[in-house]
Amino acid sequence: MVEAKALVKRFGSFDAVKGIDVDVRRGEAFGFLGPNGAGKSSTMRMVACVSPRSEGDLTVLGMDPDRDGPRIRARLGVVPQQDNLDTELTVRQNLQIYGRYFGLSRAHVRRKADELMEFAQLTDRADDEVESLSGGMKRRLTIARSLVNDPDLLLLDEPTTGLDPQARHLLWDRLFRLKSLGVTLIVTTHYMDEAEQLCDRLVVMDGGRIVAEGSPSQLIARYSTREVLELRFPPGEQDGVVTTVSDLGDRVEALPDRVLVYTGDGERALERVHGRGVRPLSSLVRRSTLEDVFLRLTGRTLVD
Ligand SMILES: Nc1ncnc2c1ncn2[C@@H]1O[C@H](COP(=O)(O)OP(=O)(O)OP(=O)(O)O)[C@@H](O)[C@H]1O
Repeated sequence: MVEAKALVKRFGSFDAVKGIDVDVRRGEAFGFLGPNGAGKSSTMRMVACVSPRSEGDLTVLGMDPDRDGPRIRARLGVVPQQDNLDTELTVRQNLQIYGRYFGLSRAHVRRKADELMEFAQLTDRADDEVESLSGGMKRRLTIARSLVNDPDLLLLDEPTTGLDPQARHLLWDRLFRLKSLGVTLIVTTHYMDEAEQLCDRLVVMDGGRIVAEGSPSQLIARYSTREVLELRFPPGEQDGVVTTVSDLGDRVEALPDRVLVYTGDGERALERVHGRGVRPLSSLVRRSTLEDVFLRLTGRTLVD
């Protein structure tokens, strides 16, 4: 669906995307995971045919964005980072007007709007102005709107940024549904849980480069351990114990507010810590996540 080779996006003398290779297959949910400024949006905008590439090869739906931009865009759905709905119009009007942009007939657009409101669970808000919707509802409407032309490929730039957990889960549920209907999804996110929930495969980006690629479970198996022991200490005491904890044989990362011990068995690691007379304020054993993968690869956390 999308193939990029040595793809570069340059702004003046700054390379925001520094030669990436990507291959997105039909029917999969593919993710770009990385912190702010990693180059995810710049990549998405090239795929969406709204920003020309600076160097490299790019094929979207088998076509060249430089030559076939309008034909590609007609088969894409795009959910931008910021909702750009018409807030003074109703939910239904937003869908119908957008449908008319694609040259769809009035009758078709009317039917489609009903179907999409059902999909986005907004039927009971059909005649309300967008202004009055919650953030999660607006996001669902933006997604519904992007589906008005029955796209083959849906591009979602940070789909759940700024939403509360319940709204995020409802949105993920809708995206799963789309995937099960065979729509190919490309998602950018800086939330590791979003990437883990949604993506069959993903690339981890940092500073305009791809630093790893695989399924969430492959990445975790390759770059992390089964479990992580998180230790928190009273203010000022952490530095004094890091060397002792590091001596116990597991890989240790000291973050400003906690110490992470990468291990196959968190409870046993905690016993070893206690055995050295180290008494943390609190301890937590959890499974590894993509956040741990990112930390391993870059030495930094995804979200500050
Ligand atoms: N139009 C532009 N002109 C100059 N620099 C830009 C432009 N757009 C993006 N950049 C820079 O390119 C880099 C990558 O930005 P990009 O928006 O692609 O990152 P991102 O991973 O999507 O992050 P975010 O989540 O903040 O959008 C950043 O350093 C950004 O400041």
